[in-house]
Amino acid sequence: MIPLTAIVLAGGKSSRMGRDKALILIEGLPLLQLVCRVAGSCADTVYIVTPWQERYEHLILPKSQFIQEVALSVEPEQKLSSHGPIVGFAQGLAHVQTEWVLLLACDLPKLRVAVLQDWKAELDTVEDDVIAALVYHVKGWEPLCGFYRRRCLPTLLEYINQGGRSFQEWLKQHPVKVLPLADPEMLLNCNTPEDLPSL
Ligand SMILES: Nc1nc2c(ncn2[C@@H]2O[C@H](COP(=O)(O)OP(=O)(O)OP(=O)(O)O)[C@@H](O)[C@H]2O)c(=O)[nH]1
Ligand SMILES: [Mg+2]
Repeated sequence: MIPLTAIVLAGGKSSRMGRDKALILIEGLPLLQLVCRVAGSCADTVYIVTPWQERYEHLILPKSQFIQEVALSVEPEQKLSSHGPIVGFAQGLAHVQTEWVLLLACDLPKLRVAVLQDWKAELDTVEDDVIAALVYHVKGWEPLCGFYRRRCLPTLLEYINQGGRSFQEWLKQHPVKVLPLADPEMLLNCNTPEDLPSL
């Protein structure tokens, strides 16, 4: 198996949920802990990118390291928590040493290790010019549960420095491999209190 790093994003505002999604209990486990456990079954190292690591230091997070997210020079300090997942990803990616990285949101309670392992097994056959391998659906790419090549960092930074904040818009500019997904439930992400009872 190829060496892999995972990045878990835990710097969102959870404004629709009304409380920090990373700490919501799913079958007794804080969601961030659950996602990092899945990430750790596929990757050798897990980076948790967040501006508020003190909230999560008490969790059991094997193989994991925090990456302290910082404000961009173009943004005032108070905008730190709203600069969005693409900026958090870029700050995490700057630390990655492996060719491929698995990017995960922290609000994915239905992740399946077997599916991620199947996807991982395909990575060594991905064409050289491809920058990411992701699930595609009618609304576009699923950017927060899939794989990126480390060498996409320069184009990602260029896009961000020009003011871009949309994964969809950035991904449109590059070749991306489509990953198969038989059961879309795995990508269920919990955004509102109404998403919780179904879990
Ligand atoms: N590190 C980091 N992660 C982020 C940032 N914005 C969103 N995320 C993460 O990206 C993932 C998807 O985010 P959303 O589902 O939109 O969650 P959110 O932004 O916390 O929630 P809303 O405020 O309700 O939109 C979650 O894992 C968030 O924690 C950010 O600025 N930095
Ligand atoms: Mg979400």
